[in-house]
Amino acid sequence: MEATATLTLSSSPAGARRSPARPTVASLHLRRVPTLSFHLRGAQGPAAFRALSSPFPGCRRRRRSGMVVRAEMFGQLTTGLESAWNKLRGVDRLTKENIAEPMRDIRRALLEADVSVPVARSFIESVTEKAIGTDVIRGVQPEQQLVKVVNDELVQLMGGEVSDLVFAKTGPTVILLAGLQGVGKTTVCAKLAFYLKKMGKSCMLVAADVYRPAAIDQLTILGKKVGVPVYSEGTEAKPSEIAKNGLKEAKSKKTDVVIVDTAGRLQVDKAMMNELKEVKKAVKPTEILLVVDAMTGQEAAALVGAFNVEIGITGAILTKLDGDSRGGAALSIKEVSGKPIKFIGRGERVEDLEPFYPDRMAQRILGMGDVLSFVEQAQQVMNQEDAEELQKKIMSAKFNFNDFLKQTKAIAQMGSFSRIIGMIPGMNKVTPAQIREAEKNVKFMESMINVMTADERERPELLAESRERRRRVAKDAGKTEQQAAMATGKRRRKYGNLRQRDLDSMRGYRR
Ligand SMILES: Nc1nc2c(ncn2[C@@H]2O[C@H](COP(=O)(O)OP(=O)(O)OP(=O)(O)O)[C@@H](O)[C@H]2O)c(=O)[nH]1
Repeated sequence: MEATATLTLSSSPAGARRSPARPTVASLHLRRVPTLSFHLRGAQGPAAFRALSSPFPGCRRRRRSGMVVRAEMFGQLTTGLESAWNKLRGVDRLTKENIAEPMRDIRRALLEADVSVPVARSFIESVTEKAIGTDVIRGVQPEQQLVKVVNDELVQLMGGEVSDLVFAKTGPTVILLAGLQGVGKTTVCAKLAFYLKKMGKSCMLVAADVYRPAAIDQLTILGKKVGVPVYSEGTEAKPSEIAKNGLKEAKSKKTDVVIVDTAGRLQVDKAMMNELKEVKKAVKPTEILLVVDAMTGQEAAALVGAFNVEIGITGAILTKLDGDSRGGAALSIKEVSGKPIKFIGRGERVEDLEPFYPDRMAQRILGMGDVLSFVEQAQQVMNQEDAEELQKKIMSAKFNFNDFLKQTKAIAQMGSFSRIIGMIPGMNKVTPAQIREAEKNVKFMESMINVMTADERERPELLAESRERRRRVAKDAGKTEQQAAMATGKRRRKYGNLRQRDLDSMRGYRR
């Protein structure tokens, strides 16, 4: 198992008087605690904390020292909001006076998440007004009341309702994708086609990005991957002509949806806008979606507004929400541009696109997980019968290594561990190190199962009972005999508390 470093730093009293403090390394511990924590001492602790935490989005101070790096999307925002609720502990009703400080925390959290100042200001005004006007409800704590008001306002801020794709009443629906360079347009073409195919629609991709030759190849490869045809005329033709001819072909083939990939530029320029206007005129799209990168925060929101004024768009697709995005884009786009976010991209795989649900996003921002998305995604990768059979096996202690592999494959299809964990309520505080450790444990188990015989996979007790078998499995998987013994449940007691705990976490696949 991976050991994680805990770096303990302290600033000397002399250094503390000189600002900014330069904390000195006091000690370096290797511990099995899967968080990265810096212990800061001295008067300049907070300043040192800010300096140290700046490269880590999602860090928070814990008690008077230390910080925890959170794994969940928008972790920093969630942490900032939590500190606001905490300030209301012990009050019996929400008043203008006692919510002033929590409101400052919320405002700060929003600004740190890269929400624009006017959006943050109007959000705070609205929350304050509603929170003070809220009647005391018996059995509901004032801080819970504030969470409810913030939740409702976040949902409103992000557009309230889910904004579905609109389909043409007759003929193919044309979806025109636009956006700056590298935001993920070409990838979104394939993701959208994959999503629409699952809805039973036939699709065609049109390669109208003629400036980056690799874009056509990229689209062709992605088209093959998702099993949809790609229309292209190389790099010499005009984008509007390519789009028009592509649409003609789609009509002749009775294709339901045509997705047009266009070129990206480094910044908004006249030539780019004119070209898009020409493509728009040539194919009269039902949807014009601007693809924006979530990492660019409030800039993304401003971009959606600018494209809407110039071209007239129908919505946005927010990509790279799996990265270090702080939330500013998701929170600001609707408010700034008046246009809804229709989809979000949370990874590079074609499966990693989902409709944008403001209510689910608000829950995740508040650290409440997203059970609905979790269930929907689980349903896509596992059928009902499999799930029932698995449940029966677990109940009757007949869960074997094949079942374990089936489970891990299904989980892998749902996306990365951090993404899955973020959807589970209460798991928002799981740290990246803990996630890496879980992934490592799963890989470790898989490597051993892969070298087991069919019998051993079916009957885990064979390994628990035979040292010879464990030795062979360990050797073939490149592990030690002790590791094999641990994984198969043999000699649990020998390894003391830590390993006992590891084994308990593996209990699911032991008899
Ligand atoms: N992590 C992550 N990466 C993404 C996501 N969407 C796209 N990417 C990656 O971003 C990079 C750029 O994606 P492209 O689809 O080529 O971007 P583009 O907008 O078509 O680029 P241009 O054609 O140069 O304008 C690729 O490496 C993608 O794999 C996402 O949701 N999450």
